Amino acid sequence: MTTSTTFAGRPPAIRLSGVGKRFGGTGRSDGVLAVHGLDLVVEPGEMVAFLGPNGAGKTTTIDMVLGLSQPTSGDVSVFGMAPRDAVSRGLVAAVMQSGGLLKDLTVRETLRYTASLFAASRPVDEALAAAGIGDLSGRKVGACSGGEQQRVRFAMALLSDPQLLLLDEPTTGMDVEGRRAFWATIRDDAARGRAVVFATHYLEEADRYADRIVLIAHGEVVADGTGAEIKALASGRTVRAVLPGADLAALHRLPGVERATTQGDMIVVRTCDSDAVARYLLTETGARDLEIETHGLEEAFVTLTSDTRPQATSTEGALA
Ligand SMILES: Nc1ncnc2c1ncn2[C@@H]1O[C@H](COP(=O)(O)OP(=O)(O)OP(=O)(O)O)[C@@H](O)[C@H]1O
Repeated sequence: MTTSTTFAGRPPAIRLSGVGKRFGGTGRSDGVLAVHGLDLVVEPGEMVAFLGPNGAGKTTTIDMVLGLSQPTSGDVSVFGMAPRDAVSRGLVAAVMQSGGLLKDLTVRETLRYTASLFAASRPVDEALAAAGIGDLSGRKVGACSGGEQQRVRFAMALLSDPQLLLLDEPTTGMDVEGRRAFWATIRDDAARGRAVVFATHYLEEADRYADRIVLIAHGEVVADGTGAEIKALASGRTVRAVLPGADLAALHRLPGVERATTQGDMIVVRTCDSDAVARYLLTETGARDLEIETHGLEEAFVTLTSDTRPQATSTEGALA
């Protein structure tokens, strides 16, 4: 088990080293490789978004950090210990997408019951207030809306005053005001030293609230950096032009070119220096019908998480 310390003498909140998870795979099929070769360190006080499309491996990773499932390869440690030890010490809590609620209990009864499971717990009223549902305490959980039930799960997670909070699609079902209040509470907690990791599909939510975005696709980290760094990836452009028999090697040698491919007589060049590509095409080749397309955040997400994505990127070398 990894016990190294990297942050003010404390072990990281999460350390994943070469983590892989395969479901099934005995007998005739290989099963599903949900996560592979995942390396990740989350420090205390960091607020990190796991961003990725459906099936990327976000929930699988969170489950392993919670000790709910075991990696098939590699090592997971939480505050320098096995995940289950960290959970049983009340260091970790989670808000998952569904389940975990008994519909016939009131919100307060739910919180009281959960609190009784911990050796030490925050006062129920404090957790209810922090989750913004103090006025719902007498309501049956089954009568709460989807967004309100998410806040009940959030209040439950706050009871043990965890040092690491894992949130899987936490704002599903919440309205705009609910989301804003929820994230304001979470940010306050992170500022006081709690590590927060949340899984989301929403680039905007990750960008607005996380200090760092870990972009996951096909069970791998494809980019890891601040929102600004991820956005810088989105600032590239695609240049298209008709150029039969194009010299792709020459295009690849131009400054800023990340990828150059052909589609029939058309060349498609992804670049962060579209001027250089346009200049080359118009002055040194017979290219025609040139078009330059600017990428948005969504484009970067789609590009980085698609099957034909470029090489994995990391903050080392500023997402080079
Ligand atoms: N118990 C399981 N048995 C078999 N395959 C599984 C199991 N759990 C997850 N998978 C598969 O592993 C892959 C990763 O799933 P995971 O739920 O971690 O993705 P996710 O990023 O959380 O997706 P979503 O955003 O849809 O919640 C998917 O292909 C999924 O079908």
